[in-house]
Amino acid sequence: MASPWNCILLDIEGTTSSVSFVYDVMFPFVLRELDNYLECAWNAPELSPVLDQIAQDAGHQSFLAWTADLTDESSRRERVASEIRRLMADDVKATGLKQLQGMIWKDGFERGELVAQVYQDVPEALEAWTSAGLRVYIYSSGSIAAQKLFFGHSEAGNLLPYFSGHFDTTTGPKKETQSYLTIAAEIGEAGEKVLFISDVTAELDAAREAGMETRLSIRPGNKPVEEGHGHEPIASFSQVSLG
Ligand SMILES: CSCCC(=O)C(=O)COP(=O)(O)O
Ligand SMILES: [Mg+2]
Repeated sequence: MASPWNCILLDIEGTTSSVSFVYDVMFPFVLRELDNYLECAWNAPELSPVLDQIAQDAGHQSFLAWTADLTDESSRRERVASEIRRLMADDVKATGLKQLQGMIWKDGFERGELVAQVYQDVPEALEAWTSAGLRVYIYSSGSIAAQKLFFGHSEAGNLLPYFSGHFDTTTGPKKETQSYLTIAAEIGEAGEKVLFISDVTAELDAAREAGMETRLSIRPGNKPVEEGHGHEPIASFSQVSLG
């Protein structure tokens, strides 16, 4: 029997990988490296648009406007660092924060200090789904650059060849229906031909509103969800039936 979907769209934290790996390994790495990274990369051209994005996320027009009251470079760096620490303490999924985190993780993944945790059923499912002709995409709050580092350096090896594309919050917030409509349009599929898997019911609600099929990812350490959400739960990708 043919699969009811042409594509599978995956969340990362709580879905392909544990919440604990993100909170206990990846986030502490950022907090440890933040000051040093900002000092070393301060004049790097790739940092400038990210600083503007962090300023815009905080309600300012640009990084220059946000720091116009500061006269020296180290005070400007400290303003960025304290904003990053504040956003991370509140677990805000802001685009600029996520872009900066990705830049800080780069070195950790490339020199092998960070190796992404993925559940055992994930590589097997990616192989089975793509062999059956399905296309698999990622939609995460983590930046696209961070997603590529993550799956390119996983404990199951380089999983990037399994993915047909990546989406992050530059497409839109994960709890808004429009984001899923945009993704469906970009991948050229009707909503009902896409299965979205996530651990967050508000994300699944938004995807369902856009016509997508949904599954609720239940993994060890995920936050408990309220009853009555109506999304079919799965504890492993092996429970996704292709028909
Ligand atoms: C490369 S993903 C890093 C994890 C992360 O920062 C994050 O916010 C994950 O959120 P998700 O949308 O995948 O639950
Ligand atoms: Mg998640």
